[in-house]
Amino acid sequence: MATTPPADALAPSGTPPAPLEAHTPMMQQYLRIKAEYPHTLVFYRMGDFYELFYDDAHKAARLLDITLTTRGQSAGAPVVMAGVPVHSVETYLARLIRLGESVAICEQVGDVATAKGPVERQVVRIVTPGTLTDGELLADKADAVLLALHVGARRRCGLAWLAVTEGTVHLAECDWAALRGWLQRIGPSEVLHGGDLAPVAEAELRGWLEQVAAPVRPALTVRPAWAFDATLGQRKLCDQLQAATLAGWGAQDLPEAHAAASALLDYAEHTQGQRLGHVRALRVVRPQEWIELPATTRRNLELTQTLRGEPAPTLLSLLDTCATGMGSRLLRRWLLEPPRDRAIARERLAAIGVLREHGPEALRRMLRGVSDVERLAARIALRQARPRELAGLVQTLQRAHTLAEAVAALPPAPAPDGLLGRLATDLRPPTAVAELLSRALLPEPAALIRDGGVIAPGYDAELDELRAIQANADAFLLELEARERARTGIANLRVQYNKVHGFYIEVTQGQLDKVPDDYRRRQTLKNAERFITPELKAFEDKALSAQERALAREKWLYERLLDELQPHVPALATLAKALATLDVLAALAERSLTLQWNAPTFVPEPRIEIRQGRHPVVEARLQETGAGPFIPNDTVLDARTRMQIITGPNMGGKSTYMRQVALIVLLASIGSYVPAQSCRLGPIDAIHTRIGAADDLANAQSTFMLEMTEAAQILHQATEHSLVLMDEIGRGTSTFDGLALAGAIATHLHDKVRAFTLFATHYFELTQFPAQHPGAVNVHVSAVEGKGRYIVFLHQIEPGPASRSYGVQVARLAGVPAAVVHQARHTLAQLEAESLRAQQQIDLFAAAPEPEPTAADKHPVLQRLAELDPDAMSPREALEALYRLRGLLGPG
Ligand SMILES: Nc1ncnc2c1ncn2[C@@H]1O[C@H](COP(=O)(O)OP(=O)(O)OP(=O)(O)O)[C@@H](O)[C@H]1O
Repeated sequence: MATTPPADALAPSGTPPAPLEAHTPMMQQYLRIKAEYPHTLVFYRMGDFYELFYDDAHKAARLLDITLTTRGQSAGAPVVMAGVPVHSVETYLARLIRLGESVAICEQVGDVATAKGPVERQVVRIVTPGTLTDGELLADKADAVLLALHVGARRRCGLAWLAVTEGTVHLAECDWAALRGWLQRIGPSEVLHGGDLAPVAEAELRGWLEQVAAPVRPALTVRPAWAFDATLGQRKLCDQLQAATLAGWGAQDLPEAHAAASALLDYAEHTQGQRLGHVRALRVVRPQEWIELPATTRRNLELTQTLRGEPAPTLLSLLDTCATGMGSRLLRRWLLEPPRDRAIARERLAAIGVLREHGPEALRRMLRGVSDVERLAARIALRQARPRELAGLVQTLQRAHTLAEAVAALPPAPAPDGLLGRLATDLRPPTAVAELLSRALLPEPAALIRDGGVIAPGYDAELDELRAIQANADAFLLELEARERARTGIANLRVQYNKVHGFYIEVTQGQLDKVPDDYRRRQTLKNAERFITPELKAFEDKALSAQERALAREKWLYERLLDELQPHVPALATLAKALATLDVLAALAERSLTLQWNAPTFVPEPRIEIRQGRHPVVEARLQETGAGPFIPNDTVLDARTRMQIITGPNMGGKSTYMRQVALIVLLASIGSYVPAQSCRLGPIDAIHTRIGAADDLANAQSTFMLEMTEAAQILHQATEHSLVLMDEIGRGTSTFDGLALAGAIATHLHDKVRAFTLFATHYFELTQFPAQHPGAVNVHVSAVEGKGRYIVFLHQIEPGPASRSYGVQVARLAGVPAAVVHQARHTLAQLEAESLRAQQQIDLFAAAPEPEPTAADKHPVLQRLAELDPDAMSPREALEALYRLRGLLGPG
């Protein structure tokens, strides 16, 4: 039973400072409910409005620009309120959610007729940014993801996340330092953390979340520390999966993630007001499964957002011609999570090959208009599915059946265990569902069940009977009218109905003397009187009660229908996944045909070999603007040649070239065709980029500091299977500093990391690098000085270093005044002459002398100590190590 909160607990919501009993019964009820949701806006249902009171009203008036009013008095003060109409509540909710607010929806659940005092009300649902399920509130092409974060011992982070509309819980663990990358990758709409998170950590988390590219600005929600409980989390996950252990998912040894999962599931259930029956899948996300795409890479390659934060033009916007929202969401996931396992890419490529052969358009036409089964499955599980959504599902299920046939019929017949074969099986819809729905629902049901007009005739005998009474009413009334006219001799007597007075017989003034005795007066008008007879009264009772009972019956039947659909939710989820996958494959097939892309091949040895590669987005832009053709370029990197030093004029196409290599590698890895004549690709574990110099003002880092931080991350993380793009490193500091750093970084990448590296630079001195480093070669983007000393960019990558830098020419192109260009030319000539004279032979890339020995080098005990990793030791191992160290010092 709910306990009454003390009066002072109610004061913060802006109520007059008075004991609860001083309020009106209605406000007492409201305040009791509000006390349970102090940080959430409470939408309190009153008739056709949701009302907000006191502080909530002030806040909503400010955020939604709605009118603040007062009505009546409670506890001796006017009640401050603001309201939104029920029929347009979704719009207001969407705006609040975008602002990161949460809303508790409080409905009337008691019976108006029998209630003494205010009708009983309850919070039936809490709408928060991370737990949205309503199609009207969610962007079509992106999911709202709820993420729970638990920070355990030694700042080990447990992550658990899910899209409530999807039904898969994801688990991962990482160190605090890696958390930022995970947040970027997951893109949550709402993050839950424990109340025990240190304020400094919370501030850092907040900063990271501001940089996350998510559909809405991520909200941070604090949950009590005890809600993050590893044992409980494990049990909850087992419950959800209906399994005795998590071993089958390889998820048993992730205590921090289990703790996060306990808070995640608890909060998701709390907001939905029920268990999540549809959440039946678990995925442990291990970074080694994916090609690592750090946040900088996603940003620099403009995968899903442009550098300015817009959704187009990006690689995703170019690729996404999916016919359904499910497809678009899956494509985004594929792009951001390229698998390292080439078997997955090969399988997708083979499927795209077949679709190309056959022409994907027929399938794509069928996919258009398919409803969002993924979200619908979740909404059925959460019992939130609306009648029209279910009616739409009937057609979609028929469509799925046709699609399954069409996929199975693709020549050559798909192998049952191949991707298309599996899709053909999974696309076969659960037949019982279509049969049940078409039997139960009208083809075009009313929008809301409370209005009736949802259940089909013939589905339920009782409902049919109740409806028949209503339908027969018209005939009965006509017959009654004729009968009464004949009986009374009043020719213009009419039997009518209105909402306020119900049924009546209307007789005009002049005819009143003919009214029989059994007529009872109901209402007097200016020119007429309205009467009721015992027969009409009896009919009225029956008809009105039939209408009410029919509505109640329909509501009940609809609830039963949702019950009957529950066992089919997993099958619908499987169907949704198959529809989404087919949609993405068909879209990629269409893109490859339209944009003239080719299939890549994979090889086991280290290799990135691209013939006639193009940058897909720049090429599309050039085509759109009619700015001339895109010039394709070759790239060959292999075990022997791992690095290209790229020089050439500004605007020559260096950045475009480097990015195109990264995009082609990424596209191939997700199993897409690529914008190149051919591509042979070896194993790749990460794509790192250090491009451009955007000031990170939010983190108060200077351009140069940011540049070096990113470079440092790459030097630490890249391996010989990584692709590294370095654009203009060292630019942010003085020439000598910058040149020295660029040289040292190139040396480290070449000698130690041995990553595939594309190194664009303005430092002409670096063109000497390949002479001393056999794994590096010079290439340059070509340009020529045309007529009138204007520069012409050829955008062709050619072997060897650039002969000159053309900076002055580019400045001229950019409209720098002629006098300035003239003076620059003059100074340049002088500088070049001087530099030739004074050229010192500094060896930029010679290995540095051995660094001074550090303390750790000097004494064996210190050396051993330096080798220990306390984080990786058990207490016992630590103690043993301590004894060993003590032993090294000898006795005494
Ligand atoms: N291969 C190409 N074919 C056709 N046009 C190209 C090609 N590469 C680049 N361009 C055009 O040249 C423009 C400049 O390219 P990009 O930014 O790559 O030059 P850059 O050498 O990196 O210049 P900066 O050093 O100033 O950054 C692009 O926006 C594009 O319009």
